[in-house]
Amino acid sequence: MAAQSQPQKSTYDVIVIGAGIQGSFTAYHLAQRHKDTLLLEQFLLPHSRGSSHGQSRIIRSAYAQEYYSRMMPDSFRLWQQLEAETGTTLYRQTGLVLLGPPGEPELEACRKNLGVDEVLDAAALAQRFPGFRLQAGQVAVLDSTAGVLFADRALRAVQEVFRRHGGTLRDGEKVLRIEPGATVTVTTTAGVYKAPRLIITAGAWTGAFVEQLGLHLPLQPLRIDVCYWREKQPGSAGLGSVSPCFLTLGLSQAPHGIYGLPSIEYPGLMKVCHHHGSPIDPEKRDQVPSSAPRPDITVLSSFISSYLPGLETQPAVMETCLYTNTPDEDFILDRHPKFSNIVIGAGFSGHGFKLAPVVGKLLCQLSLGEEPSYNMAHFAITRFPGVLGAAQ
Ligand SMILES: Cc1cc2nc3c(=O)[nH]c(=O)nc-3n(C[C@H](O)[C@H](O)[C@H](O)COP(=O)(O)OP(=O)(O)OC[C@H]3O[C@@H](n4cnc5c(N)ncnc54)[C@H](O)[C@@H]3O)c2cc1C
Ligand SMILES: O=C(O)[C@@H]1CCCCN1
Repeated sequence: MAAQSQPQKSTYDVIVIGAGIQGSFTAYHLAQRHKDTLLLEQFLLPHSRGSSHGQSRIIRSAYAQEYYSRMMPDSFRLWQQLEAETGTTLYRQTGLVLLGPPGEPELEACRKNLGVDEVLDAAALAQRFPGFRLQAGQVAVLDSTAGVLFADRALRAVQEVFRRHGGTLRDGEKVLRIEPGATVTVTTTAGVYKAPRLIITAGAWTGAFVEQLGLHLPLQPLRIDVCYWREKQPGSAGLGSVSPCFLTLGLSQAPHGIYGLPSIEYPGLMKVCHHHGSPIDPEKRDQVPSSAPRPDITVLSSFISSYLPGLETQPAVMETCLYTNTPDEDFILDRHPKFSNIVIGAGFSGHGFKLAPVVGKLLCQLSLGEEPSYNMAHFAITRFPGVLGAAQ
């Protein structure tokens, strides 16, 4: 007997656009608060076209800005809660060393916010973590809380709990149009939905997407080369799965920073990347010719030969990912200045994964009209002039 097709439900309490880690955690909090939530994703899940794919991300308490480091205990607690809810391991504590010149202001601010007194010199670092070679006079600060989040697994877990709490996730469905109003109408490639509240977490697509709402956000998508480097002698580089993550600050050869994670996902291969990339339109990212120059690889090769001599100096595996940067590299977490029932979460500037549980909570609070748990001044849309263009 042919199954009778159910008419598609079209009205929800809240609609969330974009099922990366930020939209998924936002939807998770809403569903846990018993809000009937629709989460829309343009691609079939899982996908590797945005910013949340791949196997690993750094989580650390070390932040120069106190307003991020203050959120980290909450974030660690919420990650643990997700682990318990799904019975999966999402985090491995490895520690992280911050490397840089002594007295470098960001390094000092991180050390202060961590409450750490100890600074390791080159000899002390090499003794503790034999794979690393600091240059003369440079120092390292250890964040022992830090580690690796298993990113793909985390995204799956948060979406699973969202669904378990009654949430609806529709993938392969791109949002084409938004009509603001007391009830917001959302038109996708497959249907029309309505809700009194909308949240936009569309990653690198956000800037172009919110233009239809008269909003000009200074968001710059960047294409990032994600590189893995092979140990010269398998197992001998001292950079295996028990070594720490690292992050450089204030190195003249890489002012944006270089970071690395131990060989966890691919045995014998360490992930070392430049915290920077080339401006890109997310719709055209695959049109970059493979012969295009790769300045980031040059920076990384030179760094590896000095600081990580146990690794080969050409990458063994290369993947790509997208950052969406704001001019100050702080997030945007705010209501639309004209349509207060539309909330935007964007501009995570290459450091948003670890904080996604807290970002999701804040976007949920903003959407429900509640007092956010943290001071939101650093994340306000109005810190940027001219966002409403001539209509302002
Ligand atoms: C190489 C790399 C390394 C990183 N390392 C770290 C790290 O170590 N630690 C850390 O904390 N953070 C890190 N980050 C940052 C972190 O991964 C991002 O901040 C985070 O993934 C951003 O998530 P998002 O949900 O905003 O974006 P996305 O994951 O891109 O999600 C947005 C989603 O919206 C969908 N979408 C867009 N438009 C539409 C539409 N019209 N209709 C429907 N769906 C739509 C997209 O398809 C996408 O799935 C890193 C990022 C990269 C790229
Ligand atoms: O958020 C982080 O911890 C890292 C720092 C280095 C760049 C990538 N993101």
